[in-house]
Amino acid sequence: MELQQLFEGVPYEGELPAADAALVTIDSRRAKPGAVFVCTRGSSADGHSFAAAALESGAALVVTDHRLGLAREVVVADTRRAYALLCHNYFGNPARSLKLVAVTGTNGKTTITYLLKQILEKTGCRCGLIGTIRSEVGDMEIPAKFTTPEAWDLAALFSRMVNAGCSHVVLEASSQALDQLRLYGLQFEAGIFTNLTQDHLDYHGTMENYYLAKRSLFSQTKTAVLNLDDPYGRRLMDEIPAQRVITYSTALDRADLVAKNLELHAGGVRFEMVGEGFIRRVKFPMPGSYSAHNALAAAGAAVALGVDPAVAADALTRSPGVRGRCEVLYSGRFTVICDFAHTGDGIEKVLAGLAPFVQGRLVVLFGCAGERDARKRQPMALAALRYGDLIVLTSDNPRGEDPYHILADVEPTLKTGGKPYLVEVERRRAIRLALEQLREGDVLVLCGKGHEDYQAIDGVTIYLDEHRIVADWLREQGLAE
Ligand SMILES: CC(=O)N[C@H]1[C@@H](OP(=O)(O)OP(=O)(O)OC[C@H]2O[C@@H](n3ccc(=O)[nH]c3=O)[C@H](O)[C@@H]2O)O[C@H](CO)[C@@H](O)[C@@H]1O[C@H](C)C(=O)N[C@@H](C)C(=O)N[C@H](CCC(=O)O)C(=O)O
Ligand SMILES: Nc1ncnc2c1ncn2[C@@H]1O[C@H](COP(=O)(O)OP(=O)(O)OP(=O)(O)O)[C@@H](O)[C@H]1O
Ligand SMILES: N[C@H](CCC[C@H](N)C(=O)O)C(=O)O
Ligand SMILES: [Mg+2]
Repeated sequence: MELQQLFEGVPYEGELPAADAALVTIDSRRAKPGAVFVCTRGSSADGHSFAAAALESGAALVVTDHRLGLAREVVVADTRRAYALLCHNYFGNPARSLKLVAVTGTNGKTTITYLLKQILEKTGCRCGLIGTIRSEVGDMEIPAKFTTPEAWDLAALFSRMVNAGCSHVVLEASSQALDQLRLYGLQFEAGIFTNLTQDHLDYHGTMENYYLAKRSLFSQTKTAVLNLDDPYGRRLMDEIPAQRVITYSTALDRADLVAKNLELHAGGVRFEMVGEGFIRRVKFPMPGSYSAHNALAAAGAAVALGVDPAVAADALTRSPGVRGRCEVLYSGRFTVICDFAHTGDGIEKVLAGLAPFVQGRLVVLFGCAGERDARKRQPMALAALRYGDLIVLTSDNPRGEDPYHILADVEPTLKTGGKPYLVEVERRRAIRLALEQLREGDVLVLCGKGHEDYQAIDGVTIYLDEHRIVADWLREQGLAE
């Protein structure tokens, strides 16, 4: 594509060379002949300092936010914005042919994207999905590097989705992505807000900044689907620009979509989904009142897209659930559940959903990740203490941090909790240790890694799939084939 065409709708100062673009990138290490290198600032480096190197590697052009005096450069007001627009231009703006829905909030995004996809596909349309577990384009599954990809990868995915005949896309909008404008320039038919609780303060610094990053999504949405039971959801209602709003709640009649007569069961929730002019019975197969919120959020967005509430209720009732989200790995004399709870609120919610139905003990295995918000470690331990009868403390993804230091950070909280606990740094061994403790009627919840089939330790990624570890152990015990 000619540079002139690539810059359509992107204001710049300077001369565009008469050349073709073969790639738009913010990483100089990917620069090659035909590349357009866009300089962005990060937490440890300023892309502008790699502009000359990119040209030496053959880049056709560098895009900067101030004059660097280089041979082939143009200046734009905001390089991250320009980067997003250039990426979508390069792929011919495939997003314009798609109805996009974004889900934001601390917890529930992945779950809701899957639920919404399940609902939309019941109406006969093809729906792409982009999120933490992977991207899905028709029958193709593409591994995910980020929850919300950079603009180049997003535009490439949209292009594949259009080619695969998708009419809709549901995607997760992480707070980092919103802050880094990875979604800039996109227009969403609907944006869903789930909740805001403590996470990512290592990145955002304060809850206020974290909230503001989430709020920014709603300047790009036609309909906002908001959780009225969350204080930040109520705040959003007052602060976002005038647009269509659909609210949901399990408690407040004034919400547009209400879960009435909510019944909590061991295997899921039942409620009447009440909206303007309709009441539909929903039997949703994931437990905990938070599951009713997730189901309502997905239904709210579906209704915003014109889906019949009866179809939404039916799809939710038939939902196969979501991998690694309160997923039952074994149910017999005792129960083993694999979940992705990795925040204080997530652990609290999943355990609160299960606790009333546990006949024996609730055994909780968790660890805190390295190079992620260390301030959520104590809330995670407190949530485990609140509901767990026995706790097994282990590692999550330590990444570059010393796993023993992370344990030492968490253990003092467990020590003061008055509940029995075991500590085993190696996660595979810890899972087996937890399984060995199980007695009749006990429920073991493995928190934090859900769908992940790896563990990131000290710069390497090792294979670790909890589904497999549990299956192997059950087989050894003669409890499974
Ligand atoms: C904390 C964070 O979000 N970091 C992102 C950030 O990196 P950074 O700020 O460290 O970048 P930097 O190293 O300072 O470099 C600045 C710029 O110079 C460029 N550069 C750098 C070196 C060089 O030689 N040449 C060069 O061009 C870099 O490509 C970058 O564009 O900008 C990079 C380029 O956009 C991202 O790859 C990187 O994501 C890192 C890998 C990351 O782990 N992000 C995670 C935390 C993240 O975004 N997670 C959320 C999900 C969280 C959730 O679901 O809860 C996600 O959406 O996945
Ligand atoms: N609505 C909710 N409120 C609180 N906790 C929830 C909610 N939904 C799910 N959870 C908990 O959070 C965990 C993660 O859920 P999910 O993967 O759907 O969230 P996410 O927002 O996509 O997370 P991430 O930011 O890591 O991508 C679940 O396994 C569950 O323990
Ligand atoms: N998308 C989230 C996933 C957290 C999962 C947990 N296993 C961890 O490694 O922290 C993050 O990157 O913060
Ligand atoms: Mg997710």
